[in-house]
Amino acid sequence: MVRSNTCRPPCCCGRSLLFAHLKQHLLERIPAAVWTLLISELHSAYRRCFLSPAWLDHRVMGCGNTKVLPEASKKGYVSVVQSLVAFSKAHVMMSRTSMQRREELHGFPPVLKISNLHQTDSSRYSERDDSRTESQSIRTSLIHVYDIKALIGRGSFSRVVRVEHRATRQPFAIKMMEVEGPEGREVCASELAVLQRVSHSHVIQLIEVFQFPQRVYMVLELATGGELLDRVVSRGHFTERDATQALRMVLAGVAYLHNLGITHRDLKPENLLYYHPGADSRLLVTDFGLATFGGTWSEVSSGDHSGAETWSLRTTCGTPEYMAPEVLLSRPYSCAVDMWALGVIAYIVLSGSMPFEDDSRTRLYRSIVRGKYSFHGDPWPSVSNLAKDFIHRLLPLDPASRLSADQALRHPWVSTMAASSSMKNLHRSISQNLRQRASRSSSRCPSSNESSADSTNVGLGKLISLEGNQEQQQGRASGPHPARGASTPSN
Ligand SMILES: Nc1ncnc2c1ncn2[C@@H]1O[C@H](COP(=O)(O)OP(=O)(O)OP(=O)(O)O)[C@@H](O)[C@H]1O
Repeated sequence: MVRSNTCRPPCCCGRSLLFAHLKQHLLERIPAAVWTLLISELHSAYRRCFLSPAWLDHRVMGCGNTKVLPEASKKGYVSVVQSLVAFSKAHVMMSRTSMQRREELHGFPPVLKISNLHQTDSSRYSERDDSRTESQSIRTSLIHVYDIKALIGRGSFSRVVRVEHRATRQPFAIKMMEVEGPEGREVCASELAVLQRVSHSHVIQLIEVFQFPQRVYMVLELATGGELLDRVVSRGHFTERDATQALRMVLAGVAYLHNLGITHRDLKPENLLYYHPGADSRLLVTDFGLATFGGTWSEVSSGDHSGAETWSLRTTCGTPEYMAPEVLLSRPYSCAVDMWALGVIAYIVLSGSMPFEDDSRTRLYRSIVRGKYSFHGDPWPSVSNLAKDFIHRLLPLDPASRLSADQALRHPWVSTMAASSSMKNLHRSISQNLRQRASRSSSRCPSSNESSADSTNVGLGKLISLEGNQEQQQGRASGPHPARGASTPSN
């Protein structure tokens, strides 16, 4: 039987039969308007990806990061790509209506687009000209859609800019992340893996993603209300009731994350942003660069501490002052580490001072693993016992004894919004303590070795050997102390 390339259906040619089938059953059923829409989308996607001159060619990165990062894996670029591929699948699976329904449910501001992925194939770049070509693609794809207004912040691997959507004039934030190095890549992959799955009124919302071989651009809802502690200071009046209002919002966001099996691992006041400057603003949990899946609360409360399956997280990471003792001791840990950090945050919000603080990292870690903190000094004599009880229940050394986020929301101090506490204005002492602390830390050199992640590791090494000796001496069963470095599983 001879197969002709020019034959018309119906005929013997399989390809023609397929076309005939498509035409009859698919093409003719799709209205012309949908085709027009599809073609215009394809056209604008093409323009976004392939036309361009240069934009935002900054080599990013701030200095003086005090965060302890997980060991970067050797997986390389693929980890980001995998996240993004998963992300695009999630996008395809999420219909506009279901997204809108979720927005209504959680009171999100209307967003222009459903979460979206714009991916540029790295194979299109040669090693020599990749940087220039990339910045050209960036200009086309991003600048075409968003008008860049101002730089609003810097992270260790990122810059955050305020942008305006050209068509709708809606403001957004774009977090630009360098993904060339393994650490930036890991942080970006973690952040995307989590952000693509979350949708809650107290968690920052991802809108869309632009991906290039060297940089990833996350379009996020814009939080313009400032950080938690800045607002405490700027209010001029702050009571326990105000503290419970803020903590309730954070707890709601954290309970949502924990119920999804997500552990944030870097909760601190700087990562809690108000959505707008008004008094009724939502407070948002942001910065998911260290977030991970695993260590859910049901696993914690089962009391089975026997193995890595229940206490599945082991990577030592976080911001030193907020790190839970089990993290510092390199023991398997769970989402209870976030509850410890919330205890530290509650302490700071009520007093402007830190429960654990020391210029020496080793001494700081030692006081954390001993759970040594006090309610001495102003304004603690004016703070209710119920508020102190709330903090005590978030800062026990034993993670299984800590309140879960859901339990914390039901603690009488929080659930009654400090109704039985005095309504004393704590503002003066809080801002005084915060000011003192700020001047102390500015007098220290931010790029000193003491504040670097490396020195943190040295401090941890000393601490771990110290605790190991103590445990041996006391004859206690010691938890696993995996060596830091390549052998530490990275979750
Ligand atoms: N969606 C947003 N809206 C407004 N500001 C934001 C938003 N996301 C981040 N920022 C601000 O941008 C700055 C950098 O944020 P980013 O999350 O990149 O850094 P970071 O992770 O806090 O820094 P590091 O990596 O050192 O921990 C912060 O000051 C933060 O307040």
